[in-house]
Amino acid sequence: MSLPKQWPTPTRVVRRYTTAWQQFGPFLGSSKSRIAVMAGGSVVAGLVEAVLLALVASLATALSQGQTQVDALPGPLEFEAPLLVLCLVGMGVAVFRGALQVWLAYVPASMSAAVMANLRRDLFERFTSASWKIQSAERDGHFQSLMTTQAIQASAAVTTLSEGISAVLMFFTLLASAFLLSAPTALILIGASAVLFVMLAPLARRQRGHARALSAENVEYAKGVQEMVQLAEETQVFGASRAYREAVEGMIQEVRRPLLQTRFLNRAVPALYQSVAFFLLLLALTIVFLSGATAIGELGAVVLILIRSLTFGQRIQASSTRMNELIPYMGRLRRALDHYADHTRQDGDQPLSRIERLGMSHVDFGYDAKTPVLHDVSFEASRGEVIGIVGPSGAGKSSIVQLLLRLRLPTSGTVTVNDQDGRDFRLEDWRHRVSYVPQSPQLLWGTVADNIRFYRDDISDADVEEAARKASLHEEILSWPKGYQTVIGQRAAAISGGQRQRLCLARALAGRPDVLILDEPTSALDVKSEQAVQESLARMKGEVLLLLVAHRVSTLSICDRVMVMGDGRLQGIAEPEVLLRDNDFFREITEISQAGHSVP
Ligand SMILES: Nc1ncnc2c1ncn2[C@@H]1O[C@H](COP(=O)(O)OP(=O)(O)OP(=O)(O)O)[C@@H](O)[C@H]1O
Repeated sequence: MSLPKQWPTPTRVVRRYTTAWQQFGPFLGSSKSRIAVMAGGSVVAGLVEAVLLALVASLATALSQGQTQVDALPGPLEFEAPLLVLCLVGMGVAVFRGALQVWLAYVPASMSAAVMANLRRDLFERFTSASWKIQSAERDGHFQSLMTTQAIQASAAVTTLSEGISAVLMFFTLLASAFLLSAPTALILIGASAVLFVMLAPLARRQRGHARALSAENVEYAKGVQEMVQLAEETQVFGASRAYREAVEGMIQEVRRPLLQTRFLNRAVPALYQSVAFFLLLLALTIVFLSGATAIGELGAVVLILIRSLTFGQRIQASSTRMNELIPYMGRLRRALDHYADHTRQDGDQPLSRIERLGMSHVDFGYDAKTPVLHDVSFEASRGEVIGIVGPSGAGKSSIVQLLLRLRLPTSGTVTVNDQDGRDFRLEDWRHRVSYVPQSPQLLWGTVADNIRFYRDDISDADVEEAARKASLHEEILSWPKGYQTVIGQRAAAISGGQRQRLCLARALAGRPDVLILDEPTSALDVKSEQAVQESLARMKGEVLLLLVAHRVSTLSICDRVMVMGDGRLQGIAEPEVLLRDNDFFREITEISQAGHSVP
């Protein structure tokens, strides 16, 4: 007959700790050996504890009977010594115990801190090495939640696990000591502990369920909060509608329920444990008394050991409970780590020192297997050229840009560089040689110089300034309160849309790329700034390969050739004059533009 699922048989308890251990293993690194040392320390601490308790019991018995010679340590280890000597020995053992306990408290704390640091480093590295497909599919707030709340919980699990192991070892050491003193009492102790574990098992199971729900809801909540921050402007403008408030209230409630249940059980289980433990202790004493083990010294030592053992039993119970609460967080982290690791960016091994030609050869592409987005796209452009990319909304212009940036890979065909498959080259070199200005550039919270340099330490102050000049921003920066040291940010201390776009153009130019890709570079600019940027871009003609995704025909004025995209296919690539004659879409947008409208 098999036991119900919720019953904590020793095998199940061991399995739970083994699962926890497997989840941690990869994060622990060098801490593993410290756990082994800590386990040894716990056994010593258990022995010290038993000796101390037996000494206290012997001394108390001797004092109550007015003896100056004491029968120290009852049972087979009994020996006789003067009372004062034993008091001094007892004090020495107490000091040693204190030092051991402090050390036993320090080891898990330091392991937990190390695990948190390792975990965050690992998460960050795996996330940043994951493909853009995976990164861009991540919902706002999810990764933030992994790096903050979830990592804190997982590192707390290390402390809990260490405390659990320590408590188990001390419990069994005390149990062994109790065996030495009185075998029947030790058996009663084992029986009482087993009863306690079994009685509280269903509660522990419930706790695990609530903890899993809490972990999941916390992630959802973090994602929701992130979205709220991003939508703050829209909420101000549109007003926070009733439905919006209800959605937020719903999110708060979803976390409140499992939090209440988890917190309640966290407090209720230890309290229940204590009451049941006292009941069982009194029952055990009654049995000891009835069994005739009435030698006062022996009984005193056994009672003390019983009480102390049950304290450790309670610690085992508490750490097991807490472990139930924390395991879901570790599972989630493990899955996220594996997910990022399974989708690492593909990298080449050849160095790429200069790009002379860039293009595509029979490229098909789709964001998922079912929906093709690009069909058989082929073209080639050379360094020094300016190529415009136009086409109606959804035609595939940005998809082409993502492939050229190697953020995504073609389903079939190749992105070619210097007539070779682009995948052969090292991504790091690619990132240096190909630069990009997105349509909605993002700013760091930092100085103007930091924003242009963008973590590339090899870019000097002179390069930063030169890039700002090329982007027609230098004079404006000098007029700001602290020039290049002025602090700017995405929202607070924000700069205008046009300044932001030119700052990001400077960021792209600062690395001296061979290829510069711009997604509608002048969309946020006033007429004067647009002209300044156009002039900057025109000056680059002949130096770099410029690829401009353009919604405005005016942007195309500096282009040598223009690619017209339609429905995921390349409709034509030629000089503007030729397209004006041969391509309906290009002719149409030029006519609309000449009539004073922008490109659809
Ligand atoms: N991340 C994505 N996941 C799934 N489909 C996408 C994704 N991004 C774009 N698409 C789809 O791919 C097709 C081409 O989109 P793309 O953004 O390349 O067009 P576009 O020409 O740049 O459009 P626009 O001028 O509006 O920016 C569209 O049908 C679009 O819905």
